[in-house]
Amino acid sequence: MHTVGETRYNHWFDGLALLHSFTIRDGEVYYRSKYLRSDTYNANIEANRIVVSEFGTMAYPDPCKNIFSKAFSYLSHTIPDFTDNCLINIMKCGEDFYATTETNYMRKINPQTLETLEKVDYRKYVAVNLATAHPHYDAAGNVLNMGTSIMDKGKTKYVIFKIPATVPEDKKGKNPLKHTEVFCSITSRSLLSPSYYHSFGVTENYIVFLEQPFKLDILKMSTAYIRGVNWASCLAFHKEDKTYIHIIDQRTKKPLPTKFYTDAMVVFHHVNAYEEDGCLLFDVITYEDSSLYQLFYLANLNQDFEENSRLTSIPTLRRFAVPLNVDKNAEVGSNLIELASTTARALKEKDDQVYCQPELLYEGLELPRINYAHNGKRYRYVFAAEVQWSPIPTKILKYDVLTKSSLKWGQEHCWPAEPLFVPTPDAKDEDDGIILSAIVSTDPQKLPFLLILDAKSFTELARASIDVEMHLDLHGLFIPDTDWDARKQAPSQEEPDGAPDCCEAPQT
Ligand SMILES: CC1=C(/C=C/C(C)=C/C=C/C(C)=C/C=O)C(C)(C)CCC1
Ligand SMILES: [Fe+2]
Repeated sequence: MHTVGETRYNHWFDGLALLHSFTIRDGEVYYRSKYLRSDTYNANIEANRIVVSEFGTMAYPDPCKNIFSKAFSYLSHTIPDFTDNCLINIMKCGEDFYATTETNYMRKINPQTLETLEKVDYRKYVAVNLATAHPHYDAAGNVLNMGTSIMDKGKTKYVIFKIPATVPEDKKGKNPLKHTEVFCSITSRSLLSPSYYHSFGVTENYIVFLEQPFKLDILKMSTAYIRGVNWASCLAFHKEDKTYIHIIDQRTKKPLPTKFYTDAMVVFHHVNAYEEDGCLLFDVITYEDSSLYQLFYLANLNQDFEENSRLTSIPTLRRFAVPLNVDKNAEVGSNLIELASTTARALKEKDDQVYCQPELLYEGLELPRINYAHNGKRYRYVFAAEVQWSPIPTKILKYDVLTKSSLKWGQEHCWPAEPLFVPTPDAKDEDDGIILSAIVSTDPQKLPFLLILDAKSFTELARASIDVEMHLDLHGLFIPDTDWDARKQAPSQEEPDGAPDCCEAPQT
């Protein structure tokens, strides 16, 4: 929802979160959508205008009150109270599901009814002011995530933390979040300008964190309110800086001592990472600048948006290779990577620094997904949305990192969303499964639909058209029946409160 009363958000990432779900049962597809009833949503609806600040919109809650009292409260809390408008992803934590964003708040949801439940403040469990919406899960379902702790006890740190999937027997019924443990912390290179990051990578034994020169300026943030500017203006890309590659050993819970770095770049999505012959390889979608966030200003997403919203750098899949044991005696200038599988290089420099040069794999893709059973391990397939110079995806892509070939699905007037890979039960091959993607149509005559592709051949298996106004979504989660304990989630007593907020009808 981008307008409330007479007020309008500036940026696409500001909109009030709309959850949607497709339930596939007995050969039929049921669709449901519902606004997340965040505190932000409720405050805005009650005031009939935007009263909570978002990424691209600064809001002034009390125009009648003395502006200085609010300004003072913002200044005395260097980090203001952020929004709980959780619009980015869905996370599974123990038996619970949460809508997530990148602030310190999450909202528990009932994934069956899409009702909004408790508001969770990460800060109650771990000292972070920001956290990613892209956690990792291990085979047991434990959550590994990271966040930034700003100027806590005089330090700004990146904190990696673990939330267990289950709690000890004697503590049954307790919230797994209460058992959150800090795994490792890395001190930010700069107290007042920590890096912005949207995701990170894991392998079987390591964690990959990119400290990129796309930074949050904390002083700018603490004065943004009185200066009348948004949070987005407090983020800046420093193209003259380096990108530091931190590799954390999961066994020692410590970063490797070698200083690995590469050129300035912006990464939102890590695709996958794995270990091979003493090296760590990681695949990420890189940009040469931060123009992506600039493009999503609603002023650009208008009639002429094909013209206005041209990316200045194309999202590119690149593979980096990091040597896990750096030979102290290796010659300065020598390449420490001797893998047949990649042309990525890691050049030894003086003072034991290592400069990493990536291999370019594919140009023009975003919203990557993999078969998650291969997360942290050797893998072959990236499923993604194809994007060229405009941030709007036009096709779904299957890219084979081994043969470097690709398969595509696209249709006129169709804008696909993130392609979710769902494995076939008892799958043998990595691509034994299906792809799910919610497709919106730019042709008013054509209904939006849930597309189901065979992940191997990339041919269409089925589609379920739905007669609703559907929106292009961001990230999602497939919840198999086995993960779904209906007894634990009480059925909703709530009445549907009308279109477009909630609708449910069998659609085939
Ligand atoms: C509100 C707020 C933030 C919100 C960021 C958001 C909402 C980012 C969305 C990113 C997406 C959707 C990326 C897709 O690739 C920050 C900058 C963390 C910090 C300041 C307060
Ligand atoms: Fe994302």
